[in-house]
Amino acid sequence: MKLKFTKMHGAGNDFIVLNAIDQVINLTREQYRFLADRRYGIGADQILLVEKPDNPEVDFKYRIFNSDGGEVEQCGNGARAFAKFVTESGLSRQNPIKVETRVGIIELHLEKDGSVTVDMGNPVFETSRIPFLTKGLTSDEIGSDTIWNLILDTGGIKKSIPISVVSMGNPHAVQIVDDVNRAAVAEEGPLIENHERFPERVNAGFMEIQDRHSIKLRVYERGAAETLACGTGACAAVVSGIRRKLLDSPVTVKARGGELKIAWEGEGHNVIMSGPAIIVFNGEINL
Ligand SMILES: N[C@@H](CCC[C@H](N)C(=O)O)C(=O)O
Repeated sequence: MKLKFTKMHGAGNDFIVLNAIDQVINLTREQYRFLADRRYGIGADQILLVEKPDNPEVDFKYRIFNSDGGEVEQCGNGARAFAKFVTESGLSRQNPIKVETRVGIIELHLEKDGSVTVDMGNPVFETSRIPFLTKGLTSDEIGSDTIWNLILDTGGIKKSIPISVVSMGNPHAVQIVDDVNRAAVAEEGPLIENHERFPERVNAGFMEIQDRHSIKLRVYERGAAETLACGTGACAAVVSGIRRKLLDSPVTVKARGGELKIAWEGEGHNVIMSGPAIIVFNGEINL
């Protein structure tokens, strides 16, 4: 079976985009893993599937698979890539574009400078909706945020990590570090991702605050390990920084692969994300 694909990235977070409107796509978890494999396949952090919508009020449906083959709810950089893909491939002439995801409808605006702005919806803080199990865990209130003392077992040594938890449709645990380049992302990332208190696993963010309008961020992603940028991770980090009264909207998020702009006016408001979406090449692969 031959599959047409487009390779894209958003601030270095890379994607394989599959048009499931003009070709029949019904892949197994192993096939998604194969496509994402950087040695034996094409290579990507996530695979995005563009489909016809179930809901007649929107233009498309898009689905997201991590490089481990698991389907997930939301992807911020992927949403921008999706908007660029449907426009450049001639599937859409709309602007804004409304798209159905597993966690609801999001709206995407193509900007004149080639960037894409996405209304990412309302952040969710209720721990049961992350989901995050808090029984017996201590916490502190800072501003309007709750900081949980998550206990990590680092090779027999117990370490308490202060984290905020936020859902942007997908789960995030955000911690503040002094120097993001020296943060223990590779060591702590997988321990946080697979911590028993996160029954659906979690994306682990490491944020260095530079000033009230700028942060540096690295994210160890659920199902994809550390990526060069994470859109929903950027939204979660900024929301947590604003709630802790350390940041003011808008905030420039400097990831290793590029910059994103995040705006959030506080509780009850939607998070607005802007950033790049780049087509790298088109191809065909034998499955
Ligand atoms: N890279 C993404 C997030 C992709 C999904 C995430 N790994 C998860 O499992 O929730 C982004 O840009 O938001």
